[in-house]
Amino acid sequence: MTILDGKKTSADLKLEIAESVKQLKLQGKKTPHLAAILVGNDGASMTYVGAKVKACELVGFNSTLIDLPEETTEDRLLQEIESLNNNDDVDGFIIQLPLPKHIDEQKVLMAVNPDKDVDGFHPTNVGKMTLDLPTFLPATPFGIMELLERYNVETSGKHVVVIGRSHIVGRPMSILMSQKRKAGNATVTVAHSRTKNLKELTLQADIIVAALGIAEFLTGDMVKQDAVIIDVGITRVEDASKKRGYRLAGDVHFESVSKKASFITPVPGGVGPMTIAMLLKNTLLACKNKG
Ligand SMILES: Nc1nc2c(c(=O)[nH]1)N[C@@H](CN(C=O)c1ccc(C(=O)N[C@@H](CCC(=O)O)C(=O)O)cc1)CN2
Repeated sequence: MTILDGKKTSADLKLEIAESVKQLKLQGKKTPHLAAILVGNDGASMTYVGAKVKACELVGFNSTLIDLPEETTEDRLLQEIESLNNNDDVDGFIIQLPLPKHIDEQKVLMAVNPDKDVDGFHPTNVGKMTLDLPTFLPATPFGIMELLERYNVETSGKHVVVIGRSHIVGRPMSILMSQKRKAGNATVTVAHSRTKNLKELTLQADIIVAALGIAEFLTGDMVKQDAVIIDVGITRVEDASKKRGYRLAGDVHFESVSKKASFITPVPGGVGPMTIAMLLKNTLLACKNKG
């Protein structure tokens, strides 16, 4: 069994990105600049945004964090987005999800200039991705594709079962893996909360992408021998014995599933760090696109 090490792979990617930044500087070009909007004080979101800012520092990007209170109105948030759309120094920006319930997520994401949409969530970029045109791919699925490529995991002709149909992970993952690309050419089944006989499907899968958000849902008895397992879930499970008061659990029951898997991503240290590295890659692309 091989661990698909997202921590190491993302560190490699960050070195490559840092080298590109150095080259841009040597050519007298602009330093990439990523901005992030965080609304509210959700602990996990604060951690992720903090990690994004830190990653920018590491590779030599400029970064701006716009930290807004929970009670921020939708109009106020739309004003911030407009201001980032019009700020020529900012190459790309993201709005950390989830947003507080009183804000319409779709309306907000549609307000982002698609050329600065380094999360790849704007309908224009989702459409381009679906048509296999050059665009910003959503960071988590993009990171999974990169991990599969770098570990030479065979995907062509394989049966992939994606569990979860979210706009951020499950849906784009199913599209990318079915396309004619290096870690693609797979036959994809998308399973979700209404799927019947899920275990029958997962037992047929050569590759499983677990992205449903239920801690340790996928157990060893649900996977076939030598399956490739991608765990997208990160749930904070209360654990008084831990310093932080919780432990991180994926959607996969690692102990039982890893005994059968040929390749598996751990949590932490798998898909999560790749998400951040691919956001940097998208920001570098946004900066280069500006010329
Ligand atoms: N605007 C966006 N919002 C959200 C996205 C996104 O891509 N864009 N994805 C997720 C959260 N996410 C990035 O924002 C993210 C999740 C996890 C990690 C990560 O590195 N996890 C570590 C563990 C970190 C911890 O201690 O909790 C790991 O898995 O090793 C990075 C980014 C939802 N929102």
